[in-house]
Amino acid sequence: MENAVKIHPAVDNGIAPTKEGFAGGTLACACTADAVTVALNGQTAHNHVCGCTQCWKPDGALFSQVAVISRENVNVTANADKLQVVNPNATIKRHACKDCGVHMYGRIDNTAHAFFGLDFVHTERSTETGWSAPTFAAFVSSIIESGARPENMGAVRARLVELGLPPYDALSPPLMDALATHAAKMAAAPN
Ligand SMILES: N[C@@H](CCC(=O)N[C@@H](CSCO)C(=O)NCC(=O)O)C(=O)O
Ligand SMILES: [Zn+2]
Ligand SMILES: [Zn+2]
Repeated sequence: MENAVKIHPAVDNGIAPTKEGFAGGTLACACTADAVTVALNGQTAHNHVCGCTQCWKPDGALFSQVAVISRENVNVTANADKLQVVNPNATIKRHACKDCGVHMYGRIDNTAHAFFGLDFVHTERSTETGWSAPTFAAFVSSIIESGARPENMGAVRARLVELGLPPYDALSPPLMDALATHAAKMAAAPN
């Protein structure tokens, strides 16, 4: 029987594998005319599904799928005038197409942030295959903030485990360790 819990279209029917030596590709928004396009010059990293309220989710998806790439490797190649920042108060400034709503890249302006230099991107907006595959689920409990039923969380977490995406209620342990290591360094030498 088909599994009733839908996580995200990029994982629900099997996860496309990472391609060795993958060189990148182009993201496009959902507009049928004058689409915003963003060239990613290289492979992404730390791909994951994210349940937070800020990341862009395709219609009907419980989670977003989001990866990072060095900001130097992100270039808007068409219709940049359609981009606007969704929430200027967020740490990650998500630049979305104002017509279709798709987030094209999220950028951290705070140079003191552990992840400064990395942009957040949704590689499902590209037709190329070979992007880094998602390996975990972040901010799983946060889907409740967007209306998911708390009594379904057991089924959601079980499905994530089945898909090989271990569920966490923050980022994965290695990324949380990286954040904490950075915080410890900043506390020891704030300047
Ligand atoms: N419960 C909150 C959590 C939001 C949150 O902290 N999201 C993370 C992960 S986004 C990609 O993995 C984060 O770093 N947010 C910073 C930002 O969004 O600018 C909620 O669901 O909103
Ligand atoms: Zn658009
Ligand atoms: Zn998120």
